[in-house]
Amino acid sequence: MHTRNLAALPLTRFDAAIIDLDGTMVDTLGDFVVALNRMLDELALPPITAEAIGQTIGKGSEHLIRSVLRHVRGDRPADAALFDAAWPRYLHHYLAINGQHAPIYAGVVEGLAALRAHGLRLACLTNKPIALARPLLAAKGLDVYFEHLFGGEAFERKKPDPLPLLKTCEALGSAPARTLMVGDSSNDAQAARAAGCPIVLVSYGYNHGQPVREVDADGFVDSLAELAGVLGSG
Ligand SMILES: O=C(O)COP(=O)(O)O
Ligand SMILES: [Mg+2]
Repeated sequence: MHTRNLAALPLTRFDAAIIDLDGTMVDTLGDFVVALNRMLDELALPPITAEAIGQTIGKGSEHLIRSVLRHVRGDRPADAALFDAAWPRYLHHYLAINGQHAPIYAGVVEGLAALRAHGLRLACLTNKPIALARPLLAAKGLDVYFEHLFGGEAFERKKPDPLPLLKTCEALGSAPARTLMVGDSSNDAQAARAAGCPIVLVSYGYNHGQPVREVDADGFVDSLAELAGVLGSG
């Protein structure tokens, strides 16, 4: 466990936890690479690398598609017609392969089980569209841990806005200060700080191409299984 002040945050004071999906529980980069490149191929546009995609994941599919179209078109933003052509093709191709190139990170099942065993209520909050997030969680057998699952269009604004976290706390019946956010990026951390939720980041996800340890967070873990140690010590 690499912590800043996590010792001051024994999880026994938490009633609930909100867990991010992409880059935190499931390594979805492989799915994004296949779906986006099939979309680009259909639009007769050049392919994009995994590295470029990895820097763009986390702010929802609309942002992702716009960034990818701009990137492969030599920095020319997509007009409405191109975006409207891309969006349904992206969803179609993603749904066809959802989860096939996306392993669960080591320690996720242990970590979720430990949080549940300590009586925390869990919600999954992702910027991914619900149409993709729901079948992905189910395919990975992770849906059983969560009382709530909210996708990118569930609320008026997405993370890094605090609104989705505040609404998820409401759904969980848990005050923000007693609700731990676990994510992989500055997107999650900014939302958590603004909502008043303590925030722990995983060291292995997608942080927009920036070193995750430079993000303002309460602690960092290399595996969700490490959360169990903190729970036990509380
Ligand atoms: O941008 C996405 O589609 C996924 O984002 P997440 O990290 O909030 O799950
Ligand atoms: Mg994420």
